[in-house]
Amino acid sequence: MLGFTRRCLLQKPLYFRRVIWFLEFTPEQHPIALQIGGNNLENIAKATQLANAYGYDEINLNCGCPSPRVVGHGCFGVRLMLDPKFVGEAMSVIAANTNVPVTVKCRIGVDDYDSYNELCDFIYKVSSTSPTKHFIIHSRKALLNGISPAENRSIPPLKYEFYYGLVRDFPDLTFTINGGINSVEEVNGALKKGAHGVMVGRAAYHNTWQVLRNVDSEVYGDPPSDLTRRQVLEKYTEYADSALGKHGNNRPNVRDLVKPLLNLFHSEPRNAVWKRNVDAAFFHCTTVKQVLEETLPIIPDYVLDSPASRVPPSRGDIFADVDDLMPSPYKLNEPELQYA
Ligand SMILES: Cc1cc2nc3c(=O)[nH]c(=O)nc-3n(C[C@H](O)[C@H](O)[C@H](O)COP(=O)(O)O)c2cc1C
Repeated sequence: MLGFTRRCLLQKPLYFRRVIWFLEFTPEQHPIALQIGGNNLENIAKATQLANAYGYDEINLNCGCPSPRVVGHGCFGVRLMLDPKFVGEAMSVIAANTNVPVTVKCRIGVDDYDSYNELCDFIYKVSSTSPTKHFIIHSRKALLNGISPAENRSIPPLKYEFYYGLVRDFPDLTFTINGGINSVEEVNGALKKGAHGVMVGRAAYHNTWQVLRNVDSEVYGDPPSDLTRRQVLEKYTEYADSALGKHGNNRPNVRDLVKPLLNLFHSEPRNAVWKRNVDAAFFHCTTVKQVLEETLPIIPDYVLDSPASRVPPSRGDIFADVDDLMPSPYKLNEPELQYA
């Protein structure tokens, strides 16, 4: 998963203290990538230098965010896809200031710049003018005007065939597929079809147990685990309470550390009441252990103690149409690169 910064918070010394806690992470979180957003090479360089002290495994540039708060501030987020020359420069600056791999996260297009060839031009230009060899592709385009960021994650259709076209047409590069992949079964489906890597976003957050429970065994080939949610929470509590306040400025606090748990009982009985109780517990509990001791009794034992989870009906093969829809192979015509 990616660690997201909120842009380059480096213009004013005032921000410095916030950045410190924001960039910290515990060793258990490796491998961890830091994402930078920005449109100013000097600040991008400073952000990268600042990140060096923290030991991230990868630095990523955000070329996919459609939020008006981001794209509204000039060429930033997904707007950068319209300026591959700048992205190449930015990636070179990042690479010059770090020793870890540098990657780009982007969409498959923006507004009317949405043909497969234009996507390939972007990838070609960035990869040939910078050390970028790995792209994470959110396989839908972004619409810059008129729809919200949330709608921009659902209204533009997913075009997985563009992703697989890139895998075919840029054999020297690495591509991670992203967008609408909701289960371990679908992760394995993407890999089987030739994806180099898979990023799961919302599903892992909203349906944590169902999606993540079997990742180690079903994706990475570890022996099957019969861990229950109670056992996971016991281990997590140890970790979380030892991490409390470690990064200065009282962060992470109890709320920061409990937040990733809030969807652990998604669609289980008493889930909504549990979440309300947790919210109330934040006001007086000073440890994660206290929050859980106080609130977990409402969750039925069979939910806490069963290793299994109800598996939702399969959506079928979400990549079934890819072969039929594959775009024509990219033909590089450098003098005619459409947005140089
Ligand atoms: C609340 C929220 C915040 C997000 N913030 C970022 C971000 O800062 N940078 C980024 O590259 N993508 C961000 N994304 C997009 C996700 O990384 C991902 O590309 C998108 O949700 C599609 O994948 P999914 O269908 O698996 O969720 C965000 C998504 C959500 C729901």
